[in-house]
Amino acid sequence: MNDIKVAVLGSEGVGKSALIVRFLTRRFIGEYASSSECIYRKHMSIDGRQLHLELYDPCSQPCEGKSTLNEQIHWADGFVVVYDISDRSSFLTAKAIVHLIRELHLGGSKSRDTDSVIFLVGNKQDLCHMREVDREEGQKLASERRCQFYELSAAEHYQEGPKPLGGKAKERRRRPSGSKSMAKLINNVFGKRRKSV
Ligand SMILES: Nc1nc2c(ncn2[C@@H]2O[C@H](COP(=O)(O)OP(=O)(O)OP(=O)(O)O)[C@@H](O)[C@H]2O)c(=O)[nH]1
Repeated sequence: MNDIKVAVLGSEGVGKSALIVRFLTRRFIGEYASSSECIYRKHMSIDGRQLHLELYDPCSQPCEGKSTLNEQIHWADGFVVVYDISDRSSFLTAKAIVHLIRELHLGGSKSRDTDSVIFLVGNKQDLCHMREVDREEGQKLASERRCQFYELSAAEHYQEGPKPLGGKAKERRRRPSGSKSMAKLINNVFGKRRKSV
């Protein structure tokens, strides 16, 4: 069975927990209280392959024994870096995180022959009337840093499906099979409209 470790990173309140909970429960839960960092585990079968997914949701609040961002980045095989399209500062944080991931995973102890998979996610697309980050900016960052890019909404009623952007260069590159599964897995997670309740 393939083990896949995914860290969901980003500023406080961008919707990391909402996205994870939606994936795990297929529901949007508006006020999901998390006061400590968590690892969620899930077994999945994709195209007949069994995957053991570990999803890491850091707590944005300082708490005892909290791991550092560097430790979180070293732990993970892949990343979902989330910002809120209605909050520019969260985009700047996402940018810094993506830069750091690329830096640490190139020069770090993990020997890698290819890039780690990073999904850059502009969440809260339902708040586009309050948009502070253009879709093009997200797309540009994604293409500069070799990420897959999505704008989406963890909130329930938003109807437009996410559009993968800037993925052409990525499609040409080869990834190790675990990362490939993860990409597929996360596509499965974030790439489909989910029914709300
Ligand atoms: N409108 C809208 N609100 C959202 C969306 N996703 C999350 N929220 C709301 O944003 C707030 C923060 O969501 P969380 O999932 O707790 O965000 P987080 O990034 O996990 O926050 P921390 O755990 O504090 O880092 C909550 O009130 C959610 O209901 C979305 O797609 N659209």
